Amino acid sequence: MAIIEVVDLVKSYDEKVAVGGVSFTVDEGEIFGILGPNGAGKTTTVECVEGLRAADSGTIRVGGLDPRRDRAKVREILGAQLQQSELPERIRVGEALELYASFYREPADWRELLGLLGIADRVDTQYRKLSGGQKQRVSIALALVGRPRIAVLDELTTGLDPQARRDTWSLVERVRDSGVTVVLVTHFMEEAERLCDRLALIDAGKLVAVDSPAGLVARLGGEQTVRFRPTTPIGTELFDVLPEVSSVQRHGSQVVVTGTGNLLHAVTSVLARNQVVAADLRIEQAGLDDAFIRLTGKALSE
Ligand SMILES: Nc1ncnc2c1ncn2[C@@H]1O[C@H](COP(=O)(O)OP(=O)(O)OP(=O)(O)O)[C@@H](O)[C@H]1O
Repeated sequence: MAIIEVVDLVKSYDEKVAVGGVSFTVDEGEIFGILGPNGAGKTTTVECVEGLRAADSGTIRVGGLDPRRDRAKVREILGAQLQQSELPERIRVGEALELYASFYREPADWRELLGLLGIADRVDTQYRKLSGGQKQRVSIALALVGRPRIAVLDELTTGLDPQARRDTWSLVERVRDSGVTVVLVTHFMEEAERLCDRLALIDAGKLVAVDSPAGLVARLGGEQTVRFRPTTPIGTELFDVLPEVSSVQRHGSQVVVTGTGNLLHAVTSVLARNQVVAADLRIEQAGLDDAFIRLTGKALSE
């Protein structure tokens, strides 16, 4: 069942169209990603959903409520992650949680929340003394302290090192597993692919596609690449004639064969027939980044 509905959302800043008619729904209990390059309109979209910005036109419903007209009620069910700069440097973690908990009638037990997030020992630490990963955990705790049905997390892992990023992903999965719907704004492909049940791809204020990561990749028709280094010379024309193969290239000593179907079997059969041993043989499936390029005509630079 849809917990968020966005229909034909349009939002401009002066002359600049930030969001040019975007529609999607978010189902209860899923991690829904909004993925796109910088300036695509992701933050503007979620700020309209949160009721922080008024749309120029279109309809938004959050748990059946209008986020502008029913702002107080929407705040009860939707927890938004704070931007890092929005907390005073010297506030202690426990004080910040206590303050935010006081905004709600039935807040979560914030000590338990800190425990779940693995920062229970930081209660008395000043915000400015936390590491990047710990600050992110605090911002997640603040988003969850009102026991929201929906948590909106915007650029959650930007600036984190790879380990802290992976830890944060596990946390987000735990939040979802506890029954909270998660809307995740990101420009990291890997994050979107790993975490999201479904994704909205947004580019230049327009919705390009909404699908599961696997569904987006499947639109490429199961394209794969086989790479190897032949230990004795072999002509690329032997692969070119195979029905599974769409292209063959040499990159130095490496041969790169792209195609569909049972590509690996087709390639290794040719190698065996010609008694050529292949070193460093690898197969790669197309990923979300390939799908993004196919759908938008450009790469999502990270
Ligand atoms: N307050 C504002 N005033 C004027 N223009 C704005 C404002 N906020 C955003 N924009 C512009 O609107 C467009 C969409 O911005 P938005 O922040 O929604 O994109 P985004 O996809 O979230 O990008 P990023 O990942 O960089 O935050 C951009 O061209 C941006 O420059």
